Amino acid sequence: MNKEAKIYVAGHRGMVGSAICRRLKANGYNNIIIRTSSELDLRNQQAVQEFFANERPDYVFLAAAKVGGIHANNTFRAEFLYDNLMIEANIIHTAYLHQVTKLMFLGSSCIYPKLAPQPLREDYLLTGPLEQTNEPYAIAKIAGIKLCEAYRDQYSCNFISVMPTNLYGYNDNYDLNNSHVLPALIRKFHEAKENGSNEVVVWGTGSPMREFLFADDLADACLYLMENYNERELVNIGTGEDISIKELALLVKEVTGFEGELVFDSTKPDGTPRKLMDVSKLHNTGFKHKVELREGIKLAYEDFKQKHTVPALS
Ligand SMILES: NC(=O)C1=CN([C@@H]2O[C@H](COP(=O)(O)OP(=O)(O)OC[C@H]3O[C@@H](n4cnc5c(N)ncnc54)[C@H](OP(=O)(O)O)[C@@H]3O)[C@@H](O)[C@H]2O)C=CC1
Ligand SMILES: C[C@H]1O[C@H](OP(=O)(O)OP(=O)(O)OC[C@H]2O[C@@H](n3cnc4c(=O)[nH]c(N)nc43)[C@H](O)[C@@H]2O)[C@@H](O)[C@@H](O)C1=O
Repeated sequence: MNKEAKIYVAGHRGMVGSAICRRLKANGYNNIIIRTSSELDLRNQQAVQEFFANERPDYVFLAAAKVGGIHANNTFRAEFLYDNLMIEANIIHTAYLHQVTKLMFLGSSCIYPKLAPQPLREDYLLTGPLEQTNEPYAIAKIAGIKLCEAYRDQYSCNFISVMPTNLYGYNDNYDLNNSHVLPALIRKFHEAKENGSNEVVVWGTGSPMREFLFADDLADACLYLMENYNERELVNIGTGEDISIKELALLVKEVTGFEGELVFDSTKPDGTPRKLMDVSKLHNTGFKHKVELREGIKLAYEDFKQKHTVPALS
C-alpha cells in the first residue's frame, strides 16, 4: 500500500479496528477513512454504495461486525446472522463495484467444526458440524469467506480472508453479558477485589481450551498480510498456544491481585471444547506475534482501569 492510498477501516471504533488504525498511523499511512455506525449503518446497501462512490477507497479492512462472547452469540442469534451477513455482503459487493485494489475480510476461529482435529488447519473448513452456541455468527463468517472467494473467481477481485483466534487488548468490550471471556474475567476479578468479595464466578466447567492473541499483534498481522498475501486461501492468525479457562482465570486472578476463590457455574455453556489454530501458514510468511499472554493481560488490565474505574473522590 503506498502511503497516500485511501484506506477504509470499517469498524474503526472497535477493538480490532482501532488497533488497525493505530498501526496504520504508526506506519505513516495518513489517508484513513472512517465512519461510525451512526454515520454509516453498513447494513444499509444504498448508504454503503453512496459512501464508496463519494470516498472511493483503494484498500478496505473489513473489521466491522456484530461481535460478542458465547452468551451474546447464543442469545442474539438472529442479529449475529443478519447483521454480519448484511455488513459483509454490502461492503464486499460494493468494493467490487468500485474496483477496490484490495480488501481484507476478518472471519473468526469459530468457523471450524466443533470437534475438528487440533490444531485447526485452514482446510478443515466445512468438514463437520459447527458449535451450536455461535452457529449463526459462524455461518455469517463462512458466507463472508465464500463471498471473497467467489468475487475473486468471477471478477478477479483481490479479496483475502483472515481468521483471527480469540482476541483481547485495548478498547475491548467489558460488558459482563456480551463480552468475551478474558475482558469479562478482568472486570470480575477487579471489581471483586475492589468490593471485598471473596469469590468470582467463572462460567462453565473451566475445562475448555482457548487461544488468545493481543489485538495489536493482530493489527500487525493484518497490515503485514495486506501488504504481502494475495492468495484465495484462508490464513489463520493466532499464537499457536492455548490455555484452559481455569488456568486463564488463575492467571487473571494473579494479575489483578484478587485473593478470593473461583466458583464455576456449570449452568453456563462451555462452547467449543478447544479451537487451537494451526498458524504454520502465517509463520511461513515470516510473521509471528510479540505479546505473550501474561504481559498482554497486564496491558489490558491497565487499559481497563484507566477507562472503566471511577477515580476515588479526592
Ligand atoms: N474480539 C474477538 O475476540 C474476535 C473478533 N473477530 C473479528 O474481528 C472483527 C472486529 O472485532 P472487534 O473489534 O472485537 O469488535 P467490536 O465489537 O469491538 O467492534 C465492532 C465494530 O463494528 C462496528 N459495527 C457493528 N455493526 C455495525 C453496523 N451495522 N454498521 C457499521 N458499523 C458497525 C462497530 O461500530 P461502532 O462502534 O461505530 O458502533 C464497532 O466499531 C470482527 O469482524 C470480528 O468478527 C474475530 C475473532 C475474535
Ligand atoms: C472469538 C470467539 O468468541 C466466542 O466464542 P468463545 O470463545 O466460546 O466465547 P467466550 O470468550 O465468551 O467464552 C469462552 C469460554 O470462556 C468461558 N467463560 C468463563 N467465564 C466467562 C465469562 O465471564 N464470560 C464469558 N463470555 N465467557 C466465560 C465460557 O463459558 C467459554 O467456555 C464466539 O464469539 C465465537 O464465535 C468466537 O469467534
